[in-house]
Amino acid sequence: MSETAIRVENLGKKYIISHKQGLSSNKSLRESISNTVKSIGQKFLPSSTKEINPSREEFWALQDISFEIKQGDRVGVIGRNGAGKSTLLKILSRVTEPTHGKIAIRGRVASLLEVGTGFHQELSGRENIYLNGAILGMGKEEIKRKFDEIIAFAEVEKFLDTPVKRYSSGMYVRLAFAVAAHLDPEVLIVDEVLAVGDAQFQKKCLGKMEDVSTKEGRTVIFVSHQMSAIEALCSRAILLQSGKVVLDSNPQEAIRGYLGNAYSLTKGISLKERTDRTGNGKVRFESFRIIDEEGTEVTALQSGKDYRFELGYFNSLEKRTDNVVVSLDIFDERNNRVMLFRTNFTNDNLSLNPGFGSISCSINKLPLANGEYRFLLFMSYADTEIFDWIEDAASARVDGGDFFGTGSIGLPTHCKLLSEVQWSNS
Ligand SMILES: Nc1ncnc2c1ncn2[C@@H]1O[C@H](COP(=O)(O)OP(=O)(O)OP(=O)(O)O)[C@@H](O)[C@H]1O
Repeated sequence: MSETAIRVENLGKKYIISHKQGLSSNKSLRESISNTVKSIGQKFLPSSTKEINPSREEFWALQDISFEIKQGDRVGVIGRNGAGKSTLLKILSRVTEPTHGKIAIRGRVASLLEVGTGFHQELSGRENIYLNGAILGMGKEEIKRKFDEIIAFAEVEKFLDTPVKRYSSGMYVRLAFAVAAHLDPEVLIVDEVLAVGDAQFQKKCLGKMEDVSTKEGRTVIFVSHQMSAIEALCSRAILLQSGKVVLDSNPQEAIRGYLGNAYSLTKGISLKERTDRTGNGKVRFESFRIIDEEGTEVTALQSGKDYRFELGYFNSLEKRTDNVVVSLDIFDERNNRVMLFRTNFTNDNLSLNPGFGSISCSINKLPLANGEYRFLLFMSYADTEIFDWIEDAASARVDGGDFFGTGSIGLPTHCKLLSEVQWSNS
């Protein structure tokens, strides 16, 4: 049986937020911004939830966290923004102290936390490699032996003698990852930062983390919002929610839990009961479900996977109704209609039996980029009589798929539709 590498017992981390502070030197900009947002939020809370001393507020970023990690495990830590993932990694990396609880770690820990931590800005890439090796307790000869591997992996040969403050964020992360992964730590901790690198480098890092664990028996802890990376790399995943562990299981189950509440019928009521709809109601939508490749109803979607949208209906006409046009429209966060499926585009108009039934709309390789989407359902007789029309029938999040098979999520802030093309030059 493999040995315990990390034991965490009843860990808690409390932050004290003082509301009238400026940007203090020992705080990151991100932390300061998040505190400001929190303090603004507090102003709108009922007075009973406010602290007696308004300039000082306690906030538990982590509470009652206990788990054990075996040597060689690859553990993903997932959760929404602010769930406490980075705080947990910082405590495990001894960058910050827990408020209470215990942690025991067997062996050396190398971590790659937020960009900007771990390296000395004024020193060159070369000097930082030696400095980090020394911090990990390695001798000069040992570091020398690893040196070539590190620079080859990071692909920064030309900039070895340049201070790292001049590096682009991509170069910085490449070097920081290479240093952390090659200096033979017993525990390798990697926070999100891979998102900065390009898809090819991300893939290389995932491969390296897998090797470090499977070939060298080292323990890897990895935070990512990219569910495909968690699924590909990890043997186990911990789902954090508001500073607490809500699931600690295999990656698939934890991902399902994470994506779990991301899809809902808008307004929280079934379609059957919705009154904000248009049409004569002779045929009405009664339900909406999304079914995945395995036939399971899912609550969120991943780019690149196959899905079936299942629209339950009730046909109050007493006879079979031919020439029914059905459409399913998908809107993004900015209310742009990004996709529109309609039966008469493809001469697929339907014939619906009287009574209850269901209509399926299947799509292979979902081409939507990460984001929140809303669905509109429409049904008419030919183009003449609207049966039913519900805007905002449901909403769903697309998160963590791998449409291109490269790990790249595209640029969801710029473009919502993913498409494969063939590139060449002559
Ligand atoms: N130094 C700090 N002072 C006060 N609050 C903090 C500090 N650092 C983090 N927090 C708060 O603790 C909570 C957890 O933050 P943390 O960065 O660990 O979350 P996360 O899950 O890593 O989020 P993200 O996915 O956005 O990186 C957040 O509400 C954050 O604002």
